[in-house]
Amino acid sequence: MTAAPTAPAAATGPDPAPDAVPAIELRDLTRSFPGPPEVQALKGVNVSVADGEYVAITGPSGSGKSTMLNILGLLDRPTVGEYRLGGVLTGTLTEDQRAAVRARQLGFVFQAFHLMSRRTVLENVLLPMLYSGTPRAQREPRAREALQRVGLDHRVDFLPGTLSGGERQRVAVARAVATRPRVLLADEPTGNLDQATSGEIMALFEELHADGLTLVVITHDEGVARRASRRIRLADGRVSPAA
Ligand SMILES: Nc1ncnc2c1ncn2[C@@H]1O[C@H](COP(=O)(O)OP(=O)(O)OP(=O)(O)O)[C@@H](O)[C@H]1O
Repeated sequence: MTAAPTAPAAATGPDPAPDAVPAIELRDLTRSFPGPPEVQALKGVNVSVADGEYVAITGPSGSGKSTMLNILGLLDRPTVGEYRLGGVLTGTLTEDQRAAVRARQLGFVFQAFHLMSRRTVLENVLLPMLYSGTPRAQREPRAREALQRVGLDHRVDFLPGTLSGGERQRVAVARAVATRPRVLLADEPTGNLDQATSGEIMALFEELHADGLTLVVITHDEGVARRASRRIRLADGRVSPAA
């Protein structure tokens, strides 16, 4: 892993914060599943994540974490309320527009890696760039750069099945960042990893954060949550005040 943290961009005005557009903004967001019985998985949630923030979402089983991540990932829509991504209201976008925004602005890392087993490491990292609008000539250099970034440039021609769990997750991180997303969404990224390997993934997230990427990580793991710069606690579909 080659850490190349850069300082956040210097402020250009005396007080840029009030005008800064948040990376993510949820306003009075509710998600109900009709049932019966109807379940309100999220109940009037308000959340703002600044550009470049590293946020952990925690909460007990059933508190609404996956529901929130599905909405943040444009994989689901709220029943009521607004979700703005980079200031853009997502509720009015068509499905095609949402798919385009997802491919260009969001990167995903999952607990179970979700790599394509018959494709090489390099091919796995190349694939999302087909959909993200990355110019053809830039795809392979960017994929190789991302793999170098996660310390796997010596594994580009391997199949995922020949890699360790930690290496697979590093491929998944490379795949997620190769498209240069605005926000990285991770769902229990260390759930299938031992403690030492989890630490490697967390160190990688910290490097990406230092480079200015916005990260939102769902986790059950206290150790992982502590590494984020802010924690959002969900309880029964609501954001609970910080302890
Ligand atoms: N498609 C669905 N239909 C009906 N109810 C649902 C659906 N998806 C989620 N729920 C309900 O919404 C609530 C929140 O679920 P969610 O999966 O978001 O919780 P979670 O915090 O991610 O839980 P876990 O940590 O166990 O993954 C739960 O009561 C769940 O049963």
